[in-house]
Amino acid sequence: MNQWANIQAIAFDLDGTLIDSVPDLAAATNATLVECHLASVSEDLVRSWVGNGAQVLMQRALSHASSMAQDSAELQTQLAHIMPRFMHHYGEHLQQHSRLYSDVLTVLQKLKQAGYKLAVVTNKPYRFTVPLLDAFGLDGLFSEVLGGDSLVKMKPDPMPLQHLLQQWQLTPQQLLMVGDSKNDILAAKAANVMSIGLTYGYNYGEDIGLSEPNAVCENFADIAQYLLSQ
Ligand SMILES: O=C(O)COP(=O)(O)O
Ligand SMILES: [Mg+2]
Repeated sequence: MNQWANIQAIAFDLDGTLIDSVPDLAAATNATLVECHLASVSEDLVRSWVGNGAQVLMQRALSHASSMAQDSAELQTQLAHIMPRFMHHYGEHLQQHSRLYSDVLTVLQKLKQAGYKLAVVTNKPYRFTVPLLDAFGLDGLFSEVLGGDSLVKMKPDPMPLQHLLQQWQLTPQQLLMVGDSKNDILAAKAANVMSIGLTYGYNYGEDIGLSEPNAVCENFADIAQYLLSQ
């Protein structure tokens, strides 16, 4: 039996899946580093640090720029000090250089029209997620939005997906996770739900196929072949 036919709800990752947000994340990272009298870093380097939320992004940036070990007490102290600055800078320029990937809006509209329940499950802090969805005209499409700080645990933990299953009274076979990172695929596998991996986003420079999602797509529009009758 075609397992795609069971799907009733879809959880979408945000950064690297719906929105290319690295340019603004890099700008906020660099504004914070420069304030600390540290050297700024390239956008490519920031892209390789995105995936585990804002705090881990800045932890990686600070460790790189200062040569302090990521888990050292000294780094943790400085991190606590600079996180509010990063949150400030990013909040000021959430979508100055960020953009929606091709076909995201139209495909999401078609999926919603076809009757799927849609959610965003991101590791980005919730306070940035909702304004970003608003700014790109995606706000009305999702019945649930979970940020990295909405629950006790974030992806790759299955908690956000299990929360959706409970909230929507669905079985794991009825939910699909779509994302660009191994954190999305690991969370899906841990929750026993199907997943699609996208190749164009951020995955620490690794091939998303290595995480073995149920399907790999090169463009967002390619997910439609599994979900919409053509
Ligand atoms: O903010 C991050 O580090 C990653 O966010 P994502 O889960 O939407 O990819
Ligand atoms: Mg992502």
